[in-house]
Amino acid sequence: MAYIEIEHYSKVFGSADREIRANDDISFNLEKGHLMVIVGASGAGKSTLLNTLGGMDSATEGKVEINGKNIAKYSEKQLTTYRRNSIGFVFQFYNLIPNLTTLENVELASEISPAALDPAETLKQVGLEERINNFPSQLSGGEQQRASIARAVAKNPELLLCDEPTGALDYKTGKTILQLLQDFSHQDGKTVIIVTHNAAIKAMADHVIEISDGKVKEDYLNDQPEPVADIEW
Ligand SMILES: Nc1ncnc2c1ncn2[C@@H]1O[C@H](COP(=O)(O)OP(=O)(O)OP(=O)(O)O)[C@@H](O)[C@H]1O
Repeated sequence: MAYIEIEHYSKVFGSADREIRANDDISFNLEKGHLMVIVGASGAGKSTLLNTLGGMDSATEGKVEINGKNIAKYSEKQLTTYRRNSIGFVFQFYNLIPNLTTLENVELASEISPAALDPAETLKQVGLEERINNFPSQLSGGEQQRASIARAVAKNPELLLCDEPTGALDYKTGKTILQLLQDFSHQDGKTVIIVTHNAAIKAMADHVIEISDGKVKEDYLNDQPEPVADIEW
């Protein structure tokens, strides 16, 4: 059994006379510990797919099985517990709380998770040990994204979901963030999904999905994912 098994999943917004099929009959599997990159143009349905996997949205049709449980059938209450215990989310614009320090931002997230890691230790792991008492506005964009990765990782989630995590960063800083995410998967054995419009980063993944118009157009495995440092775009 794969860690994620999605079969004939669709997400429809709007009403019958004006419906948008943001995700349309999607099926794929993802193995535990694999790093998946999902690529597609703007409006292809990437964020919708990530939001469904993260329990922030619910499926309209089909099966979305995570670790043997079909979250498409979950109640709001079950989805809240799932989000809290199983998911780490990294967003394009970091979403740190401005009046809390870096350490407090991470502590806040780790407090809601039963299996949390030590917040200060996790910040050290992402190279921010010198910045734990700074507020987000005192950090660079790359440092803020490191803090937001530490916040997601400190929950010790089974699944780390990243929506355009380098979208607001310059090329070099973006690469260090992608390397951190690749290490988290390949060294710590975590399952990671990165959504992006940047097709060049497909090379860093174990598993690639390309979506267009809400449908899966390509689904393949990379036998030898490339280290991020070796990828240019
Ligand atoms: N809550 C919503 N209500 C109505 N339509 C929505 C909603 N969320 C997404 N959509 C529509 O679903 C389609 C897919 O959107 P989605 O945000 O998933 O695409 P995307 O690939 O992530 O795009 P981008 O790269 O621009 O973020 C779009 O047509 C979008 O307008």
